[in-house]
Amino acid sequence: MNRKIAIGGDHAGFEYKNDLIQKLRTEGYEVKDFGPFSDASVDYPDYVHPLCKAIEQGEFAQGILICGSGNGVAITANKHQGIRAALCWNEDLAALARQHNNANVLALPARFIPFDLAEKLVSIFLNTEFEGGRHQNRVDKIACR
Ligand SMILES: O=C(CO)[C@H](O)[C@H](O)[C@H](O)COP(=O)(O)O
Repeated sequence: MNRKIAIGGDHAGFEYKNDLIQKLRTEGYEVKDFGPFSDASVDYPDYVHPLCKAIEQGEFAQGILICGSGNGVAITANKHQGIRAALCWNEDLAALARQHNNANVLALPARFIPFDLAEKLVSIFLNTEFEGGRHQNRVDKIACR
């Protein structure tokens, strides 16, 4: 299992991002921080696009994006053909994002969930397999040319 993870977001997710990086590295993941590198106000697309391009190029298996609501980073990430970004705020959603949608990016709403839940969602997301089968037919139809 590829344990190379890309993580990024914006200023609203800065604190959660840093704490998640520490935890993931402790667990043995290779983590690249796409920024931002301070809590100064930034524009999330500036950080989301490079992360998504790196995933599309196969440098990372999965990504984690964190902003205030999770919407901004998810909307931006899903502009990329090779990205299936799922905004999740509970454990069932994080599991289903992998099981049914084969999501490769987890979007987290830092201003709406506590950090311990964010940690749990990341763990579920990284350790849940795609179910394939009927879901594969649907995932294959997502990309529109
Ligand atoms: O895109 C967003 C809103 O859906 C993100 O949550 C951003 O983090 C948020 O817009 C940032 O807001 P701020 O007032 O500029 O901190």
